[in-house]
Amino acid sequence: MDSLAEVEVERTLKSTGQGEAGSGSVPVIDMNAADDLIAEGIMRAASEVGFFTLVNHGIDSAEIERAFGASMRFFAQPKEVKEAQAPWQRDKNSGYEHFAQVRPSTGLADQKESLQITAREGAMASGWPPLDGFEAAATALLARAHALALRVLSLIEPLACPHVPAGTLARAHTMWGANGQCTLRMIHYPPIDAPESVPAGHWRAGPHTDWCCVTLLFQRLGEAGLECAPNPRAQTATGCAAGGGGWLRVDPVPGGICVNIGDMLMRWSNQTLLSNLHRVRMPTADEAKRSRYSIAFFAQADKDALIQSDEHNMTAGEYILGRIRSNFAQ
Ligand SMILES: O=C(O)CCC(=O)C(=O)O
Ligand SMILES: [Fe+2]
Repeated sequence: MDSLAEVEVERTLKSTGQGEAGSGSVPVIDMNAADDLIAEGIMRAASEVGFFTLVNHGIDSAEIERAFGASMRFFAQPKEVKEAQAPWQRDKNSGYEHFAQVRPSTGLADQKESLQITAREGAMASGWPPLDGFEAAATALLARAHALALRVLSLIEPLACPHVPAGTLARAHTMWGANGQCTLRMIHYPPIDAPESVPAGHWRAGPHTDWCCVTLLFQRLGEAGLECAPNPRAQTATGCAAGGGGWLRVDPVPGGICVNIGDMLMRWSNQTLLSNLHRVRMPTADEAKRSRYSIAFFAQADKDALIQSDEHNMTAGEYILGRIRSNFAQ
């Protein structure tokens, strides 16, 4: 497996991924509705847009704010301190990275710093920032995000993956075990002093798809910038404007959590669900004066979980290795 098709999609974006976003928004799903209605709404959004926003999801806003507070305190420290507190460990997929994540779509590093927390046994042994309440806030949000991701996966499993036994997707995502691959990534997009001096082609996050099954993205009101790609499958009948041909804004919604489908679940669902390209645009002159913070929870199946699809079966561990190799192949 030298190169995966998913990576080729990102590479070809160099020339096509630069369009402006329109004014539409992604579907909002109310988790207070009956389960069959929620499942139907998620299925439609996940197969046509690949992105949706959950409201009434049950995660306390204070818990989310606590994690953002921890993230802000961590990133406010000097770079050397952050590197010393949480050194990047490639083998563990954990730690601090500063303007280091190069996207195949751009060949350039994202304009961000991030702290990756991997929920696998031993992955954080040397990497928790020693800040008051940091670990507690991060692990609490991890646990809540994991539970919500499992609920989403379980609701859509019979519709999206009718070929797997009930409960397969939930069982495939364990936390803190030897094979766990779920991660929480705290992200900081720093202010930019002279936005006009940043060469063209740079993004806060270059166009990409996520590798996992589902991503839960926590955003803060007033800190926009996330956009998802125009989608050939979208119908205007869904009430979202993704059919209009332009990139779609995925702005923060009060009390909402953004969810998107990743590549693993697209495979697992035999391409029924769409892992859509997305990016974080560079800030406007006014936005550039301020930081943007986000926290992503990537529900990524365990290394030994078998992703069964018509194309071919592989474990999630093999899949991730394939993505890493493909990503770095020139
Ligand atoms: O920060 C964001 O809004 C999106 C980040 C993202 O897409 C990612 O880290 O995969
Ligand atoms: Fe992403």
